[in-house]
Amino acid sequence: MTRSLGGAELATSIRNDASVAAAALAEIGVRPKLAVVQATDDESTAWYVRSIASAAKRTGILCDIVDLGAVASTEQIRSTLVELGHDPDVHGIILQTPLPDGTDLDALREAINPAKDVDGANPVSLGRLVARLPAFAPATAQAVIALLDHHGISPHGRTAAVVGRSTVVGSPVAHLLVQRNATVTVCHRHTTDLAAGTRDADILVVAVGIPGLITADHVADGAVVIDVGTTATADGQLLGDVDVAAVDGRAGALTPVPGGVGPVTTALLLNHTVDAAATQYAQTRSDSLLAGARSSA
Ligand SMILES: Nc1nc(=O)c2c([nH]1)NC[C@@H]1CN(c3ccc(C(=O)N[C@@H](CCC(=O)O)C(=O)O)cc3)C=[N+]21
Repeated sequence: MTRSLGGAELATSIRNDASVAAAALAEIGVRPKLAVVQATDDESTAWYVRSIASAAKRTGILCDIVDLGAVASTEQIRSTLVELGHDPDVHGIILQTPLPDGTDLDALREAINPAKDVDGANPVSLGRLVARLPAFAPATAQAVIALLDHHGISPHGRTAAVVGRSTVVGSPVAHLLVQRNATVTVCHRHTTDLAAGTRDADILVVAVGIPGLITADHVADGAVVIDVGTTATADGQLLGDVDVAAVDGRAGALTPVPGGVGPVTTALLLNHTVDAAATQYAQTRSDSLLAGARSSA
């Protein structure tokens, strides 16, 4: 029997915490606001953006969707990010990937104000994460760890395999698993024998975006499989990277798609936005108190 590791319950509890904190901020006149910048007509991104917007609304967080269109230039996106970084009413910024062909994603990541970098995309955030300093982790990577915790699965002393090495999921999740004392193998598009890298792992995390990539041959008997893939099909279905029928009965546990990592990701992003709003409010207050003290001295 393969146990289903659902994310709905955890997502609800994270959202409840965020909405209590958002209400407390509203009492002192702060309305947490998340800006979502997108420059794509990719359907799975549209799916994600819709779920962010509706979850934000339910949580008492404002959400501005800044859609620059699928032909936006690096410079257009960069100046939008810089502007949002300076806007005192915006507390969190997420830049959706993918971006138009030819845009310089690395340059754009650096244009996100680290204080507002609620999806941990800026190299400053990623560097702090690797250095084990406080930082916003990419919400999806953190959601993987939060789901394991929620279901009582400890990475400590286990072997883990991560398929995918993106800066938004694969790489940070591998680091977080090492920080939780797992022994981690990272596989990616240049791995010649994928199954050899994954089939002995106690915990298998897949974040690639190729539906059905992971079959029974890739999975150890009883392994915990976390499916991060979310590919939207033309007929409106959302597909993970795991061939569910093939691994059923072999995996010990598997996250469903939809209803697994996705809702937890969205909830954590909102949670980060509320945290960012509180931190920025405290910073503004202390700046103005200091300025007042100086001018009267
Ligand atoms: N910078 C960046 N960070 C991302 O994290 C990122 C991104 N770009 N680009 C697009 C992908 C896609 N993605 C999803 C997250 C949650 C759901 C999700 O919540 N799905 C629900 C279903 C949603 C619904 O039913 O409306 C579920 O799995 O149950 C889907 C997709 C994050 N991405």
